[in-house]
Formats: sequence, C-alpha cells, structure tokens
Amino acid sequence: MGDLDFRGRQMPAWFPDAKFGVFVHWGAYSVPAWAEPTGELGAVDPEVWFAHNPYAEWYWNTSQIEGSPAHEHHRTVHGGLPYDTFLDAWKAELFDPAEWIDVFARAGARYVVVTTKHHDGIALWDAPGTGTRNTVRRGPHRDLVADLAAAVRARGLRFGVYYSGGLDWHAGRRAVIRHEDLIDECRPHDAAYAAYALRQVRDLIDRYRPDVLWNDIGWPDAGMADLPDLFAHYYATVPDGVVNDRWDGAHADYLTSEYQANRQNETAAHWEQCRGIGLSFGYNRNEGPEHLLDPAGAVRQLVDVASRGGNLLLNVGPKADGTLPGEQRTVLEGIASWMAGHGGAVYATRPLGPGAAPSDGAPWIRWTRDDRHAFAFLADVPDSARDQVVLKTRPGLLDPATAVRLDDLPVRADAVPDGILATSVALGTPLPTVLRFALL
Ligand SMILES: C[C@@H]1N[C@H](CNC(=O)Cc2c[nH]c3ccccc23)[C@@H](O)[C@H](O)[C@@H]1O
Repeated sequence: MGDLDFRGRQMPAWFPDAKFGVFVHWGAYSVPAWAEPTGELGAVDPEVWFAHNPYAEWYWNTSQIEGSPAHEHHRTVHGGLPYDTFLDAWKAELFDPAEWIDVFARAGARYVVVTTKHHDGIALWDAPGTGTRNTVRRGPHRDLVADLAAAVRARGLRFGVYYSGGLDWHAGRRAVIRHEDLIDECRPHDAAYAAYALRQVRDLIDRYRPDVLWNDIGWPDAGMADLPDLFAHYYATVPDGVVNDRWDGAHADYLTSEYQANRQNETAAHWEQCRGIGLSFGYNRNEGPEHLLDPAGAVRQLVDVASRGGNLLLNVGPKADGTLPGEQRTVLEGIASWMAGHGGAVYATRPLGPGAAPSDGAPWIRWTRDDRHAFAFLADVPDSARDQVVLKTRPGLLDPATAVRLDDLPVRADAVPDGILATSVALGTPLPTVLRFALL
C-alpha cells in the first residue's frame, strides 16, 4: 500500500509548463470512420446528441439507435455486420509511429495521450481479460500502446494513456440513447467489471509507466474503493505522473473540459481542455474543411487556453491504415510553423493576470507572462486601425520602451492614457503576432 495522502500532492511543473498535448483516438471505429458532423459538444441539444453523434468513435452506439442515420448507414453499407468485424478489418498497414510523433513534436506538443481502451472495449495492447479482443491478437496484430509509448519517449515527449473506465459496451449494456443513460443505465457498475478494469489500468501502469492517467466517463460503483490504492500505486510507479478528473470524484490532479462542455472547470488552478481538430475524436470521413479548425484557429485556441492557465489537448483521429488524415496533418504543420517562432511566449508561461485586458473582438488580444516579460498576442486587427492597436494595460505593469516583436519585424509602442499604443505592420493576420515587453 503506497502513500495514500496524494490529495495534497504538488502538481509536477512539467504539466502546466507543457501547455500543449496531442490526443490520439484510434480504434476499430476508425474503419467505418462515419458520423454526422452535427456540431460541438455543449452546443448540440442533448436530445439530439446521441442519435446524431458527431463522435465517430461512438459508431457502435450510434449505429444501434433505430432511425438514426448511422443505423441506416451500418445496415446499407456494412450489411449490419457485428461491430467486431471492424477489428479484423483494421490492419494499420501503413502505421509508422515515429512519423506521427515527428509531426506532433514539430507542432510543439510536449505530451501525447493515446486511447488504450475506448468505450467499445477493444484494447490496443494485450490487456488482461480481453482474450483475443485486442490489437495484438487481431486486426493490426501489434501492441499499439507499446509502439506509441516508445516513439513518444524517443522524441523526449511525455506519454499518457486514455482508458474508458466508465463505459464499456462489450460489458453488455444497451446503447446510450440520452445523457442520463450515462449515469447508470448504460454503464457497467458490477464487481466483475470493476475488477476487470482495475486489473487493466494496473497493467497499463506497470508496463508503460504513463505520465498521464486519463480516465473517461467515471469508474464503476463497485470499484470506487479500489481507487485510493490504485492512485497510490500509480504515484509510487510514476512519481511525477498526473491524473485527470473523470473518476467520479475520487481524485484529480487537474480538471478537464471538452469542447464547450464543463467549461466551468477552466477556472481551476490546473486544467486541460480537450477537443478534436474537427468535431470528432475518431476519424470521421464525413468531416470537411468547414468542420475543422484551420491553423490560425488552432493556434488561437492554444493561446487562449494557455493565457488562462490551462493546457490544450488537441486530438488527431488517424485512419485505419495508420496514416494521419491530410487535412488534420495540415493543421498540425500550420501550428508547427507558428510555434517555431513563438513557442517561447507559450511554454512555461502563466496568465498575466489583472492589469492587462484580453479582447475577444477585433483586434483579438491575449496575454501571458514569464518571470521577466509580458507577451501580448494580437490578431485580426481591422484594416481601419492602420496596424495600430491599443493594449489596455494599467500604468506601471510593463515598459513600452522594451517592446519587441518575436518575428523581429519593427514595432513602436507608446504609453497612452489607457495603456499602450502599439504600431507595426501586418497586425491584421489571423495568426497571432506576439509582442514582448519587460515587466516593471
Ligand atoms: C475525449 C472524449 N470524451 C468523451 C466523454 N466525454 C465526457 O463525458 C465529457 C462530458 C462532460 N459533459 C458532458 C455532457 C454530455 C456528454 C459528454 C460530456 C467520450 O465519449 C469521447 O468519445 C472522447 O473519448
């Protein structure tokens, strides 16, 4: 029994310093790769959500809802075949983990969290109790968790595991039709499932020593008493590991939000927002450019989250063949080129706090700080402003005379009654321009 008073533990600095992680949702659901791009979680009527679920990784559930387009799709395109047919059809024949992680690392991700068992119950390693229902014995015939852990660590990034503790459709419950089903009706809460899930998470800890333990949906009622020991074992095995908040309240090193859901969690001392590059976590062949963040949108999402003290966990949904969808890769390459010149204003920074006002309008403005500088991020300055922006700051916060643009273009900054008037070229781009000031 390890040290049980982990509740007061100090947050390891690597996590808040990291700011940016890449989430990977890859599974049998990546074979059909089919969902309706309905909208963002939190912006879609919950009554509509489950039958028109934009999460392609929910294919098993959505395709069982009579009358749903996914049900029709599964009948007409896949002949209503059993879901596990997709596991055997999943070959990952072009999978090159080092190539993925090179793209993620260049984009500036400092950690990578991968699905090890999603709601469909199929494990991406030879998980105890899964028999042949895993990617070592069927489909890819590879330990994908081990392959990804090795590639992530070879690039010096931190490796995290996603585990669906609260939902396992193989544990024999009916499809989730409405949100309240997620509380009890459709979740396995029995002792047998609790022992099964506990054994698998312990196996993940012992074999892969993950830096992040990212559970989802919650934990079975019959297994709640197991969690203090599990967390103590985790921290004894990975002393600077971090645990998320989706364990039905048992413990959390940090809180999470997802698209527009659980945004109230973004006021915590430590938090992480997760979302896809598009509207889904699993690859959805029905998503077009209109459903995806563009590079500037992804960069501004990251800067907004970092400016408020959080991390962004941005998801990539690989194809069943193991390639990254081109349109998602393009967004990551766009983030990479911006982060190459501006990452220093994001990593290991903290919110600048009161005295410097962000702005959501035009111009779009966000602030971060390190121990000696304030960083102003400016985007979408309207033409009418002729490349001038008033940065509302309280007197004495920073020194206008020290203004520098991180891309080395010239900038003038003069103190004006309500802050600083910054004058420079090309401030109107959607990708943020970054000005650095010495803090007084
Ligand atoms: C990272 C994503 N997590 C999803 C589960 N999300 C949640 O339970 C988050 C959540 C918070 N409030 C909600 C209200 C309705 C539905 C989900 C949520 C999963 O269902 C997705 O498939 C994916 O793995």
